[in-house]
Amino acid sequence: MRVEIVKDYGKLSRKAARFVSGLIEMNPQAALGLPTGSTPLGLYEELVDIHEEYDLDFSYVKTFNLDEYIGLSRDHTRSYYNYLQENFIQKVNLKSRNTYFIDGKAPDKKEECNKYEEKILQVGGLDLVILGIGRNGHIGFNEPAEELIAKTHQVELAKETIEANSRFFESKEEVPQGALTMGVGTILNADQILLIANGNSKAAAIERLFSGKISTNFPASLLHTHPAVTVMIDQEAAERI
Ligand SMILES: N[C@@H]1[C@@H](O)[C@H](O)[C@@H](COP(=O)(O)O)O[C@@H]1O
Repeated sequence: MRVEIVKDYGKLSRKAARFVSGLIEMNPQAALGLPTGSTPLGLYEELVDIHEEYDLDFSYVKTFNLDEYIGLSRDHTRSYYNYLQENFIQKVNLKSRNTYFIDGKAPDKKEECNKYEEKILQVGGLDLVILGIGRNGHIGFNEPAEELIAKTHQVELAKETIEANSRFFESKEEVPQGALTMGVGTILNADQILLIANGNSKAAAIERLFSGKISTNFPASLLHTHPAVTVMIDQEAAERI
């Protein structure tokens, strides 16, 4: 696991964007796993800038959302489909046929999850998964548990995740209780992983990640088993390591 500590959120977003754009220049057909949340907003903005200023070409890039809330339709303002469309996909020249989403409203969730895994296999697997980290160590929506499920699956959200994500909704009651998420196995199958984190609210999680101990009760710790993980954090997130 390689760690890069930068001064602040702006630098983190720019450095992460250079990492991603470098990968796309080397492999214009790269398949990316993409996160949501506050952390990657700066990264998406920077990628849009690189696209506009330096013509970074996304027309052959494929994207896969890491996760989606159960029960939110695509046009719901808080769906991750909508998040990614608004913050990234519609602002660059990604082709809609190359952008893949898990449908949180699919009637048969198991079938939807299996289909998603198949699509990832069909494109030849993910070249890069970009991750944020939950304060409880979740990645995607893989919440701390005695056992984790390897492939894309349905999860119940942890109380602290509902709490943390309630800032995006009118009230805590409106936050969906469940989600569909790529599994840790799906994530670990990617060729490369880039985890980004900023701010002191993530310092404890980053401290635990760098303790080096691996536990399903702290899902991000499984990243230690992957040979090509880069962790980019700002000074505030790094203050306990
Ligand atoms: N499912 C997402 C994760 O993919 C994200 O990394 C995490 C942290 O979010 P934030 O960046 O807003 O702190 O929580 C969300 O619930």
